[in-house]
Amino acid sequence: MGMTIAEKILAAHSGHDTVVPGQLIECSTDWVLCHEITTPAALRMLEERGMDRVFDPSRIVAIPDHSVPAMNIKAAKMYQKLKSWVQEKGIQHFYDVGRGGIAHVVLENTGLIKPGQTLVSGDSHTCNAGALGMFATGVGSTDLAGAIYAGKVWFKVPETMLIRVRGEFRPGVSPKDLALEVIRRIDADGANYMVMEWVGETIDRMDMEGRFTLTNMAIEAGGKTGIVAVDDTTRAYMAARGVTPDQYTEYTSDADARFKVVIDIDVSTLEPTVAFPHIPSNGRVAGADQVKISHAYVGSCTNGRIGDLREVARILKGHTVAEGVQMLVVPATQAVWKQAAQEGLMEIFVDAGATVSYPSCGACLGMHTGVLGPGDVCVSSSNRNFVGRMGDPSAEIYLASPATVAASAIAGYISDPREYNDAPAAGSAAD
Ligand SMILES: CC(C)[C@H](C(=O)O)[C@@H](O)C(=O)O
Ligand code: SF4
Repeated sequence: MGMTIAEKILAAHSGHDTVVPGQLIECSTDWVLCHEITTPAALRMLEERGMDRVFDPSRIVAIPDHSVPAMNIKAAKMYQKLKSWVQEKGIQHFYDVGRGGIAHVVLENTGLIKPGQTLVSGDSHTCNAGALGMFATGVGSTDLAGAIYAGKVWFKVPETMLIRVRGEFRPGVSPKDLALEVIRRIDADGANYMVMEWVGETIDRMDMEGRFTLTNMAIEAGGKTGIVAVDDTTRAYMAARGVTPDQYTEYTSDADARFKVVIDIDVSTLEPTVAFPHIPSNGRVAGADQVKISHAYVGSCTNGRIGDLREVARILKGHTVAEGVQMLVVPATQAVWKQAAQEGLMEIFVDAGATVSYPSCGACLGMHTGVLGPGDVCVSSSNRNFVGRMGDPSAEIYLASPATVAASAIAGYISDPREYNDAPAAGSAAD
């Protein structure tokens, strides 16, 4: 019996020639990502047991992102805890506030994490990095503590779900719509503890940003992680970050690998999709129902990248955000912020009446920046629309692509972005 990409990576990291789903393994972690929300608890656990050490300071990446810049004293203390640990242990890769942004998006761009490697973090969207052909997953605080201490984690080898994607996206339809459609089809627990491996001609043609959006949302279907095999697009992406193929291992799933579930999807008939409250699997066609909004949010580790901001600017240019709607644009990282500024996108957002904020998770999980009040209705490019996610429990969140968020902000209600299909690229991309 052949193996899947994930099984091959896990075998290579646990000293086995082969592994099978269900097998318990002790897996070595190439990388541990630490942010200021879950790391302090793991560190306390280690300190209380006299196990206060790190397995390898060059293999830990620390990026504060959720409650930064701190909005209250508690947040300031969590940041301080992460930072003092970084200094004390000599953690080599620290992307401090002002030098980083949303951890998953910062990390994917560093050239540190590579195909064939393993990554864990105390954050559920760690699956994001699977687009690089690596095994990346979120773990709880105890496992995080173990990973920091020993560079090892216990896993039950997951089953793999194969998602075969064919067809060409129609203009105005994007990988986010595909992610929402697949989650709608299989349900919010449809990929429970499975690896979601994305293959097919559509994925082959997709850029890295689109692939990150897909793997990022694996957890919203209950997946252990998402993964995409390495191809020329991945190699070019790594090369642009100074990483050559001799520095990483490429794995592909064998022809006779065992997939627990196989899904086929043709995106050529896919429509802009919106996940209605309060679960990401509640997808419907954008604009089919009249939903008046009070807020529009573009950002997060799912859709706060430069390509997302370009798409939003393309639609917003020459328009204004509807009266009564607050639009918030949060570039995922400092680098995205700078790029957007250089391309003239910031001016387009401001002219349209949108607020642009510093890179952070704040708005995505209702911690700070644009917290929703009672009865507010937000269309969001993020990944979760649970009750109370962005603020008051009575607020509603509709998940959509950046294009749908932009079109909706202009209209004041959830709209189909395809009415802007003729709008040309904006900013310097238009030159
Ligand atoms: C705060 C953090 C632990 C959490 C996660 O694990 O996903 C957050 O990033 C989220 O998206 O809800
Ligand atoms: S951007 Fe949102 S989903 Fe992503 S890590 Fe931050 S809080 Fe979690």
